[in-house]
This record gives sequence, structure tokens and C-alpha cells, in this order.
Amino acid sequence: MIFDRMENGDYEQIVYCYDKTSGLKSIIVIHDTTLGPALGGCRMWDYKSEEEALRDVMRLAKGMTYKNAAAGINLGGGKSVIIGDPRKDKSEALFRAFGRFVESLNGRYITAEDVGTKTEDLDIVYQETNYVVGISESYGSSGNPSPVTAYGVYKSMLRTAKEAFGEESLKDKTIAIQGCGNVAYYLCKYLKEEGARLIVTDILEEAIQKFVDEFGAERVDVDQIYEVEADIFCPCALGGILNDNTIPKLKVKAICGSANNQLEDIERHGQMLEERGIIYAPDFIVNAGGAINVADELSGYNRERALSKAGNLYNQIGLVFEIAKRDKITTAKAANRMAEERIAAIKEIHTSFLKNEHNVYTRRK
Ligand SMILES: NC(=O)C1=CN([C@@H]2O[C@H](COP(=O)(O)OP(=O)(O)OC[C@H]3O[C@@H](n4cnc5c(N)ncnc54)[C@H](O)[C@@H]3O)[C@@H](O)[C@H]2O)C=CC1
Ligand SMILES: O=C(O)CCC(=O)C(=O)O
Repeated sequence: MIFDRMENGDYEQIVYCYDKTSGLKSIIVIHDTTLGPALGGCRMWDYKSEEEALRDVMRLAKGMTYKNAAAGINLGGGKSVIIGDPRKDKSEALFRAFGRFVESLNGRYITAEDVGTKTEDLDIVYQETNYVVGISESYGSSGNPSPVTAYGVYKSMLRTAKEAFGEESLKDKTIAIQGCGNVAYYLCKYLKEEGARLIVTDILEEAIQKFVDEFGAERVDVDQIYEVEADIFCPCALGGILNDNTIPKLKVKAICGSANNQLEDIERHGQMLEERGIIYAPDFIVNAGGAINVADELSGYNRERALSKAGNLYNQIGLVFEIAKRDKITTAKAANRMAEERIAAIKEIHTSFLKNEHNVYTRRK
């Protein structure tokens, strides 16, 4: 069955990694390496089943192919998951064991952070492999990608507001934020400065409290976030949250957030949003700042350059809105089209033989 799923989604490689002593159970998925080695973070989550973990990592890996392609990054798409509770199951041995499996792929997969993993975890991974980005700045790396991701989300939200409300200001706009984590935190700094009103939720009480205290945000229960009266819904937690149950509840004019894979079904739920007159800013365009930031490391990290490229997501989102209107398709489809066209074009120029094939990884200083 797994080969059927790989064939249907055009996946290159799935690697199951197990280490008895550390208890590591991890899945690394390489979706597509047309543009270069597969880049994507490592998520640590307490999945209820192996199937749930596999489904998540396959969706995330494919999303990275599209994200990197649309953002103009010369890298393919991959992702990994570690099955376990990030609050209880982390250890040095676990992350070193994971690092050894990443190393065994010899550069076909480059890991980074995602939900449940942090810069300090990746510093441990770095003990075993060079194929890791977003480690501590003291190693000459780019550090935590979340501030740059948040900047890209903020710029994308300005462009989305222009599309939805006719002006790019977020002043006095109400933003409903799902997930009070890393990206949401840095994003809220911008939103607060703009004079937006914030409504937040999280499954963790302490995470919410920080946003209430620091940003004066209003809190709601986890399920209420879909029903609040707001201008923009900003998903910053996990994926699959725009679905048959939630879309009919939404009372917003636009959606723009950092979470990966927000639409449970790209075709159907993209269409449902369109029919409800809700402007959807496709997730993998909006949240590409993180990938842009860590990918920049591979050519000798420069913060200003990374921020400037993340800021350009304002224009990228604008382009997606234009393509959607021009081709009379949903914004979700327009974003996919943009990525697919770039991959197809680059594949074409890769047909001729080059002795020293240019490898982006070797450019790292
Ligand atoms: N950190 C980065 O630079 C990037 C993050 N992303 C995506 O953005 C999203 C957020 O990432 P981070 O802020 O780094 O993660 P994080 O782990 O710091 O924050 C996620 C927050 O969501 C909360 N959460 C989980 N399930 C929830 C639910 N059902 N309802 C409400 N809250 C819930 C968690 O308790 C946590 O506080 C993820 O989907 C991630 O894949 C995408 C690109 C880059
Ligand atoms: O932002 C990162 O940490 C690396 C890229 C990634 O995994 C993502 O954008 O989801």
C-alpha cells in the first residue's frame, strides 16, 4: 500500500528509523529532489498511531517541495517526524540517533526545526551530521527561524488585508490566532505595533497566558477560535484545520497564518472557502520565511538578505492572487501551479550532463 501512496503523490523515498536504546522512532520522507537536496524540519509529536505519523510527514514533505519551489529556493522537499511527547521524551541519545540516520542519507535530506523541536535539540543533531540547519548562531548558523517566518507572515498578511479590505493596514482589525507558539509570538509583536486586536487560543494554558499578559490578547477556548467575529483567521498550530466542520463556522473575511497544510483537502476545501467569499492566502507561500532563512545558511548566512527575501512574500502572495483571478482558479490551486511550473522548467534544463553538478550544499562556508 505504501508504494501506491508514493506513486500517487510522486514521493521519492520513505525511511523508517528505529533505535532501541534511545527509543527513537522516526520517519524521514523525501518527496522530490528535482531542485536540490530535500530540506524540511523535524516535527516531534505524540502521534496516536504510526499511520497518523506517516500521513503527517508525507503531507509535510510534499508541502516543502511546493514551498521551496514557489519561494525560489534551490532545494527539494522533505520532512521528518519523531514519534514522542516533546515535553517528556527528549534526550541527547534520541537526537543523536536521529542525527545518525540523517547523516546516513548523505545529504539527500537536510533537517531543521518544526513543531516540538527547538534550536537546542538541533545542536545535538549537529553532533552527528552536518546536514542540519537552524542550529545555534554560535556555530555560525541562522538560529531559530521563527522570527523570520513571522516577518514573512506579517508581510503576507498586509498583502492579504489589501486584497480583502482594499487597504493594507491592520489597524483596528481583529485577528484570531490559533496556537500561541514560536511563530505566533513574533508575529504578534508586529500585529500589536500595527494596532490590531488579538484573539488567541492554545491547548496549553501557559502558552495562552503569555499572550494575554504581553499583548493584551483576548483568550477563547480551543474550539471557539473558528466561530469568533474577526477580520482575519491566523492558523499558527497544526494542519488540516480548514475542513468540512470548521469552514462553515468561520466569520472572517480572510485567512493568513503560518501553520503547514491548513487545508485538509486542497481542492475541495480551497473551493469551499472561495464559495464562502473568504480570501485564503496559501500556507506554503505565507510561511516560507523559515525555509528561506535556513536555506540562506547554505550560501553563508546573511540575516538582512534572509529578511529581505521573506519580506518579498508580500509580492509572492500578490502574484498568487493575480494568477487565481487570471486563470479563474482558487488561490490554493494558483500557488500549486506556481510551484509546479518552476519545478517543471528546472527539470527541463537538467537534462544535459554536467561533470561537476552544482550542489548548493557545497557552497556552505
Ligand atoms: N517555526 C517556523 O519557523 C515555521 C513554522 N511553521 C509552521 O507554523 C506552525 C507553528 O510553528 P511553531 O510556532 O514553530 O510551533 P510551536 O510548537 O512553537 O507552536 C505551536 C503551538 O500550537 C499549539 N497547538 C497545537 N495544537 C493546537 C490546537 N489544536 N489548538 C490550538 N493550539 C494548538 C501548541 O500547544 C503550541 O503552543 C506549525 O504548523 C509549523 O509547522 C512553518 C514554517 C516555519
Ligand atoms: O522553517 C524551518 O525550520 C525549516 C523549513 C520547514 O521545515 C518549514 O518551513 O516547515
